[in-house]
Amino acid sequence: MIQLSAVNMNIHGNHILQDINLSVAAGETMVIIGPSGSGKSTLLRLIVGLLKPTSGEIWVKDKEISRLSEDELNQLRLNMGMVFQYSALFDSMTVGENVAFGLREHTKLSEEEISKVVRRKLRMVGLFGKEKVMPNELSGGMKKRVSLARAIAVNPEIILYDEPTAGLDPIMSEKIDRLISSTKRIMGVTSVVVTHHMTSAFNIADRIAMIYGGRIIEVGTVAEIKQSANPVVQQFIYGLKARGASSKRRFEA
Ligand SMILES: Nc1ncnc2c1ncn2[C@@H]1O[C@H](COP(=O)(O)OP(=O)(O)OP(=O)(O)O)[C@@H](O)[C@H]1O
Repeated sequence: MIQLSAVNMNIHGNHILQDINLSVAAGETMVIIGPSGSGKSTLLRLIVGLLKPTSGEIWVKDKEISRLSEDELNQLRLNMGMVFQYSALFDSMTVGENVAFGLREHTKLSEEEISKVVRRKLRMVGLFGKEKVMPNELSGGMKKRVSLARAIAVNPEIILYDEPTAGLDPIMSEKIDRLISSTKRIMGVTSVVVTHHMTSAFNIADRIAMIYGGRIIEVGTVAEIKQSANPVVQQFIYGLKARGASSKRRFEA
């Protein structure tokens, strides 16, 4: 569904991403982990075509996206939902209008049909009946759920999540994790999730790719990543005291 081949990204002479090779199968949830500044968001922006790679190819479905015109990219983006780090809701619109936004922009559905979809998607994310509420009346976790409802409103085949649990308490984070998993199960979507939270990564991933210094240093299932022989991976997932038997494991915290 998504394939990056020998992708390099230089910005102002800095090698932000180097020789990235990664494929995400249809229906798979690929979680991208890595320290701050390692290039995770840049990778997501390349996949949606907001950035063009310096070299290499990025295939989404059957299209190499760096060669597409803006119109063709917009067409492809109809198949992609984005859940941004800070929810990115329109503050002057109600929850219902936010969720309906893509449907009004990109489909010819009647207002009645749009209302039905909005109601259904809000029910999916546990916010049934909240259409008339304004975003500033919602908690951070609720905003993320609205953002997810908006992303899935157009029935995308691919959903990209940038730090979906950032700033949330552990209980709300777990709710969001469950939603990401149920969205995958119910809609069969292909997901790419950037996260710092190892608990989330282990909860939702089919596979995890770790980026370090602009390179992918490990890709594998949750079990494979946990058992990685790479000390950088071990240190990242288990914290600084990775080697001690009594080490405090970040994902158990
Ligand atoms: N437009 C830009 N111009 C210059 N440098 C950039 C630009 N975008 C990203 N970078 C640099 O690229 C590197 C990777 O940034 P990116 O945002 O992809 O990292 P990240 O892993 O998502 O970080 P975080 O976890 O903190 O969000 C950083 O060093 C950043 O400063």
